[in-house]
Amino acid sequence: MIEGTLCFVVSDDQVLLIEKRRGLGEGWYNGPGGKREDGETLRECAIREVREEVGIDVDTPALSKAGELTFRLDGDPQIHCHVFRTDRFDGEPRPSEEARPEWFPLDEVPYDQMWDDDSLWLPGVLQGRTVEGRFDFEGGEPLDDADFVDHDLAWGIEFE
Ligand SMILES: COc1nc(N)nc2c1ncn2[C@H]1C[C@H](O)[C@@H](COP(=O)(O)OP(=O)(O)OP(=O)(O)O)O1
Repeated sequence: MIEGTLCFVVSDDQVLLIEKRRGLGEGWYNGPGGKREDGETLRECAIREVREEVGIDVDTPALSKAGELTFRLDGDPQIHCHVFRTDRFDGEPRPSEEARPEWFPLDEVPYDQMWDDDSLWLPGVLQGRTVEGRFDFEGGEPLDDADFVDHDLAWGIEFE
């Protein structure tokens, strides 16, 4: 199964999201993130993806694990996604070929323009909670055209 990361930067009661410009979830908002490369830790993956996509540095002690999410399509695990959160970063967000960064007030996150699962777990993560979740989609490839049908969530997970 593919391992991936998402990183949510929270600052001044706002969260930094990206509008995805290509690939999986194109046109939707998400946290910056992507697939882990060979030899990379998950933390290194999150730091690299944020740097590549929006040009800021989140390599600080404040970067912490907030979740583990498994996305399944027609019963088959597709992506195991490790969610990170931080309230510290260096630099100024800038757009890239893959992503357009945008700050949103925490009470105005555009869940209607995000993956269907996000409204179930992201509010808790933005409040500082930790989560483990499984999300089931059905309808065949691609994942972003499939229907979200079921989920299971557990809160208060202790990650190392
Ligand atoms: C199915 O529900 C999902 N919800 C959310 N919030 N995020 C998801 C979902 N499925 C996938 N993702 C995220 C998590 C992964 O980290 C990224 C993968 O995106 P992508 O395939 O674009 O990864 P990259 O490595 O950036 O791709 P390139 O090969 O184009 O660089 O999607």
